[in-house]
Amino acid sequence: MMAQEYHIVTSLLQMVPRTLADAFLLRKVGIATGLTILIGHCWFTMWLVRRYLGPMRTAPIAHTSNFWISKLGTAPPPNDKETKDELSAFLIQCGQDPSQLPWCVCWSFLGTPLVILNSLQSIKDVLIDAQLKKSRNGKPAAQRGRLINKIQNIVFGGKNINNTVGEEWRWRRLVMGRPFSKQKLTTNHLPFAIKRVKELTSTIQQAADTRQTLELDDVFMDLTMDVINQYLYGRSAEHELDYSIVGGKTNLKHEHHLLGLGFMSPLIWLPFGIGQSAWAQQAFAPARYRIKRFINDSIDRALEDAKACNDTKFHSLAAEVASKYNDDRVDLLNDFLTITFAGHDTTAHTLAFAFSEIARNPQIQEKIYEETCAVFGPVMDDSTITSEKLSQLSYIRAVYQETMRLYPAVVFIPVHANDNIMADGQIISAGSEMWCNVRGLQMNSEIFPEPEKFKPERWLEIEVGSQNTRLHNFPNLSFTLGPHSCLGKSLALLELRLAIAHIVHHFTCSLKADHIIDTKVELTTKPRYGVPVNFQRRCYHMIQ
Ligand code: HEM
Repeated sequence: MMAQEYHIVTSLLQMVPRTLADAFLLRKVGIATGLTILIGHCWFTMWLVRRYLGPMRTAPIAHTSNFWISKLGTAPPPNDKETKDELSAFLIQCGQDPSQLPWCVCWSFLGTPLVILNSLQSIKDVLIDAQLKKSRNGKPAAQRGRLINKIQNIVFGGKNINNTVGEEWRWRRLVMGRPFSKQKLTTNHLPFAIKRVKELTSTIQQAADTRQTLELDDVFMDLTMDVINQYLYGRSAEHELDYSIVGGKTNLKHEHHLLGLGFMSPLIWLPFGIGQSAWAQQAFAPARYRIKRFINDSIDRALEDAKACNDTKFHSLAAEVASKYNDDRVDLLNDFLTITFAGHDTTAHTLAFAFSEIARNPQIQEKIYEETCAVFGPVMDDSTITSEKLSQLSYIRAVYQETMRLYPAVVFIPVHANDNIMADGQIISAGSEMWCNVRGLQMNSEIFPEPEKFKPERWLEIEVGSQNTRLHNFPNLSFTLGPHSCLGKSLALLELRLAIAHIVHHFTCSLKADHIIDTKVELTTKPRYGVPVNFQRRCYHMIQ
């Protein structure tokens, strides 16, 4: 540290106690004022020590004029007047700038430094090594972001698989991990997923015949909500679950949207428990109440179904796991709420973004069509769709991987340092909040030349000599790495493969003329102006 900085810090540290002591002696301030000043001073001292004397004092500063990021160290809340995705712009700027490597810092006023991890090595060190390593107090050296955990607790109304750590998380993950494995999903769920995607194809056929433009983000939200509900409860249709509790079937996604806005509400940040009061939660608590009532009722139905069948077949996730929760309904409800919340809009937005690119690129549509014909034959019916065949769709895999690179559903992964952490050769102090900069790294032109262009070829293997290899060995960060990686990855991939293959096999499509595709981050990345698409039937194809 430079001598001048050191001098300023030490003089500031000494100045307040002296002034305060003088003020006390002269009886100029009362006890309450004195204590407030003292607490403020302790906090400020800690901030100064971390900033100018700690191991991160020389780290590059992350520059942004955005008040929420730079001063409060948090993502900006949604703002309908905003016309630009400021959070993504900030992350991309950090991820592209070599002077911000391997990570940079926002010294927010809240007292906790916000570290933006911009290198793949630093992200791996934190997400994999530090989340697995135990710190001195027995906790993992790094764990899911503290702030997001607190907020999740308030919004979801309790602990769940997404906001617990250590043993409280481990048993949930063990219980849920198996039914969400690729193998179990294929046997338990593939037939329903195929049936539901076929229904969607019929909706598209109607729109194509009547020359109606479809808003795909909306259409895919209905698809993913049905798919997840069917897996959780063994039922999803209107007459099989009591959707009237949430104001009708299509309103369920709206209720989830209202609940999601809770994450962005400044009121829940208020201290002294005010943030947890009914008043602070008034905007989203009614939605949470209705969704939980719906889940509770649906679990009852699922358990009744399984009991009536009296066999050991898989009937629903609810029936499969309820006993493992020791019949604790509160825990089960919270986990089902989280799974539905985490699983439906991420997948729906990814599908919508994939189609925004497919619709703009007729060559990509042709390549997908050729691949589906080669794998399934010219007529794609239920009997031809198997898990093995879906895994052979390497071009479709490249399309969704490129979609998740350019439009990651989760733009950064929030992690908290419980201990000092070595990330890419440099120390991050205990107590820091970290953002693994998925968005910035995936737009880095050193790794992905012409990063703003949609090029599925980046993810295809090419022949070099006698071996097949890829141009880069960048992992798929979209589902995150390490022990807390996405529980629903296999389900999401199943939906992505099926929907892209089935729709493009039967239709050609084009984006509505002059429509702009842009991103907006409201917890997850969504298409700011939607994805309106026109479909035309391919010749010879009628839906089977
Ligand atoms: C394209 C679709 C999806 C994407 C991009 C995605 C992405 C992610 C990411 C980035 C995380 C880590 C979040 C964090 O640590 O802050 C995560 C966690 C999680 N996801 Fe997904 N997800 C998707 C679909 C799903 C689906 C379909 C489900 C459930 C059916 C699901 C359930 C979960 C759960 C429960 C966690 C917490 C895991 C844990 O902490 O053990 N996700 N997902």
